Amino acid sequence: MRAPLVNFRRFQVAAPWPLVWTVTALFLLARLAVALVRFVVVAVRHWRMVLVVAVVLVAVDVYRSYGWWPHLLVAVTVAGGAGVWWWRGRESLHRLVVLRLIGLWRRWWVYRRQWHEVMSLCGLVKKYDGGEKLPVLLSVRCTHATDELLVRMPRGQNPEVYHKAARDLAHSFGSRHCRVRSGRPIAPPRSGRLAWLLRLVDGIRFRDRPRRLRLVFIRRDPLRQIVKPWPVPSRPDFTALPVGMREDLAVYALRLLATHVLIGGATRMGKGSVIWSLLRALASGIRSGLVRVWAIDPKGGMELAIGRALFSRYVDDDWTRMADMLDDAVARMRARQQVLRGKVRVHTPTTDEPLIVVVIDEIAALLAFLPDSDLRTRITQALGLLLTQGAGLGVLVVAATQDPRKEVVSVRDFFPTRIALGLTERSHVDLLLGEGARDRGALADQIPLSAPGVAYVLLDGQPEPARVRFSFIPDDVIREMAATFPAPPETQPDPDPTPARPVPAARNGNSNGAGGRTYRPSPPKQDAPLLPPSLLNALDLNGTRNGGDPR
Ligand SMILES: Nc1ncnc2c1ncn2[C@@H]1O[C@H](COP(=O)(O)OP(=O)(O)OP(=O)(O)O)[C@@H](O)[C@H]1O
Repeated sequence: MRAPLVNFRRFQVAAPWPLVWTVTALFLLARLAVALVRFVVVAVRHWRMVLVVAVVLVAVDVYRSYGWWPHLLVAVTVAGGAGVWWWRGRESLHRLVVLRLIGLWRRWWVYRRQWHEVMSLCGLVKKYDGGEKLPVLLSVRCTHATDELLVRMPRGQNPEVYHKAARDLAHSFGSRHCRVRSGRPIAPPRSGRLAWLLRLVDGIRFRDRPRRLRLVFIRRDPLRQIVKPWPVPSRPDFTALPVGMREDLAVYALRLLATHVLIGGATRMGKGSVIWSLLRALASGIRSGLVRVWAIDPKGGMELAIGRALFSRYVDDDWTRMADMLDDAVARMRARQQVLRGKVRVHTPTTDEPLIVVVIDEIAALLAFLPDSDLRTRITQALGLLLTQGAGLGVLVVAATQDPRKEVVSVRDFFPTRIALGLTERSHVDLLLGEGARDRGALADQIPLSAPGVAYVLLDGQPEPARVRFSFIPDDVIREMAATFPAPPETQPDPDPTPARPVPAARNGNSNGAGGRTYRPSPPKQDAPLLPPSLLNALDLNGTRNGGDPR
């Protein structure tokens, strides 16, 4: 047979048969190898389906050989085993079997079946080269309350598109809420002998994949029910204080390490429950003296007086004493600054140098509505100093307000941690949680009056706000807490034991009109910390309200 002619550029070359066969064989081998790899990838990805198919084939074979009775035996054994498992460890049965089966079912019936249609109608499909590029549904994981969908975005999209479509997606898949989580997955902490190996695996499993995001559909809203108080931890972990519950039924743990907390919420929306939940989580530290709570209740003790024994210092009736307390906190902070300077950057609480938490129930009463302008200025300055320098020195401020506008809470921007309970105004959400927080799903203005204690918060590593509900601590539990975890008497001497001498306020910039000290930024004392310019603008040095930007 003549050798075949092969086109090479403009020439026709005669190719010998052995060469043609070799090239063809290599080509077929390469195709076979690719097909095999693809088969293995699909089998690994859908290993559950492979398992089901294998079981069905074996079952059919067994039926042909032995009839029904082996199946009956297996069914009775499985049912018995499941019964014993349910009896001994219901939680693990749910987690490992029931929720996985529900996940498989919902993936196929609810999500896969309608995926193309919903993605198209919600505007998440991209057109390219005459075809369509859909988001890819990679997995569905169910918890008792949520369905968590892992999705790979098509090229040309970012999570912002999904934030905008979140409500459409929720209603399309028959849910009320859809949360978009686009943060990097966080690997669990590992310990033990094999920790190094697990960390290596986690490094691959939890690597950053910016094209992936999670859509969390709330199937059953667990936050409609009141959250019971968590047990008091035997030693408070300041990085994770249990204070409430998240939508996915996980414990919501607040990080109170080197941060100040601002709680915003309309009246009767549960600001008190945030404060009491936090105090409950700190209670054992309060009893041991590791934590000192200094409380200010400008509402005449209506909120905090009931737990008086928990507080090392407490004022609810005298504005001047409130200002004095804040000045003392500043003095304590500056004393610490002298000791710690050049040694550590973050203070570690001990019983000798405890964590001081200044709790203020209604901060707007001190900053905006206090009639005495001198006292107001003095309080604003003390708070400004605490907020700008106290976090690393273990002097923290936890304050609640009904109105987060800057003209009311001039020091708002110095609170790194914010909590948005039910708010009256749409615009207040972004003021509290940061620009764009409402667009990313923090609908705090839509929290109904019937849901006090429900709030939006920012979790570590997640750009999208999460919805949580704080534990409700009834009055009798607060009384019991106060009786069981009373604060020991203060051992630290008063930082400024000199008796207060009244100095006329108008003529002396460093007095407050009531004998207390005022940290006036100008003229600066030697070593005195200066206020940042943004706070200087917010101060009401002339006794008139700051009429600047209300944001
Ligand atoms: N976490 C919660 N779970 C359920 N109900 C709560 C919760 N927190 C508060 N409540 C209910 O809401 C009512 C008002 O709560 P709370 O006094 O804490 O609100 P507030 O925002 O501090 O009000 P105010 O602005 O008057 O100080 C409480 O009496 C309680 O019945």
